[in-house]
Amino acid sequence: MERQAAIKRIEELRELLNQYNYEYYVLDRPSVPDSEYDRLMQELIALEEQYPDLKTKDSPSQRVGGQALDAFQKVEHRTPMLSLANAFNEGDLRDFDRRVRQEVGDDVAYVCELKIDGLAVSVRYEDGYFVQGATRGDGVTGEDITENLKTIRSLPLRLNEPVTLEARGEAYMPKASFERLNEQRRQRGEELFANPRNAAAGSLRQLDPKIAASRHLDLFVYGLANAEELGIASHSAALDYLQQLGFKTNPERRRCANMDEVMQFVNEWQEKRPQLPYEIDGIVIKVDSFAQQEQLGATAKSPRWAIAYKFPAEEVVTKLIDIELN
Ligand SMILES: NC(=O)c1cnc(OC2CCCC2)nc1N
Repeated sequence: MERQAAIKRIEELRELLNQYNYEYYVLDRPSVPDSEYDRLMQELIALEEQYPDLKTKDSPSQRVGGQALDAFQKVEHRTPMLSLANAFNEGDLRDFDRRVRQEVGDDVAYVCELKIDGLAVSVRYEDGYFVQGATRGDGVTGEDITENLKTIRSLPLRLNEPVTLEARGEAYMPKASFERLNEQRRQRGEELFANPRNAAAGSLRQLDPKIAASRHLDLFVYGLANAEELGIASHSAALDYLQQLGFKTNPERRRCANMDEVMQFVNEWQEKRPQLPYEIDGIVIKVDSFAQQEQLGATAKSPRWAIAYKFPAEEVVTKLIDIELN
């Protein structure tokens, strides 16, 4: 194909492949069969081979990077990645609620989210293009895992708007991918991963992006590090905005007017947890208003405007009971 036609066709293929990728991995609602996606991808790869200068960093063909790295570079987070304080029962949550109301008054709303049991990561975009991804590390310095995060199909390589932002999220391994991976390792006589969280951590720490790509990781985005700069007033508005940009956000979130509604959500998901296709280890409760978050501030490690309600580790107890009884 001659150059002008190739430029046009490559652009068409990119649009199509990014759209199909979004439908499949973010909406979980593919509109074309895998065979059609693969055929178009092969055509794009062939055209980019023919005209290498036409390859761009956001091309869908660039998700699984080149050679393995020797080591991960360090990354300084522009805003620290805080960690959550824990609540273990309703009393702890009521204490949290009381402290919040003492500071900001009674007109407070919370956002409840499922606490995905994976790895916290930060992803930076410039003018809408994915430029860098990093682990939380110690909250100030993390490791550059950009190449591995690019292999996560639900991570957009280019946003629906040319914005510059830093999003935070949880990279995780779906239960099905975890079972499949451990089955493979069992057959190879390799050591098994204890749980999906460890498997996700081990996969993101792979220096070879091809191995990371083979682990079928996924990512839920749950926050914006520079929301105020973007003129967004609340956490729920930030999540809606992230979704509009093309990120995968968790659909099970709920805005709660008080702690009774929060407890309802907590109890509901303690029951429904086994039905989820990914592991959660609790519920995250956040003050919705950014102005009130600002007022509450943070300790050196954790925000005062959020808390994690941890589910009791029932599966371990169940297993112990099984062993005892059977
Ligand atoms: N594992 C999760 O699903 C999760 C973790 N953290 C947060 O928010 C923290 C981040 C910094 C302050 C609030 N939200 C989440 N959904």
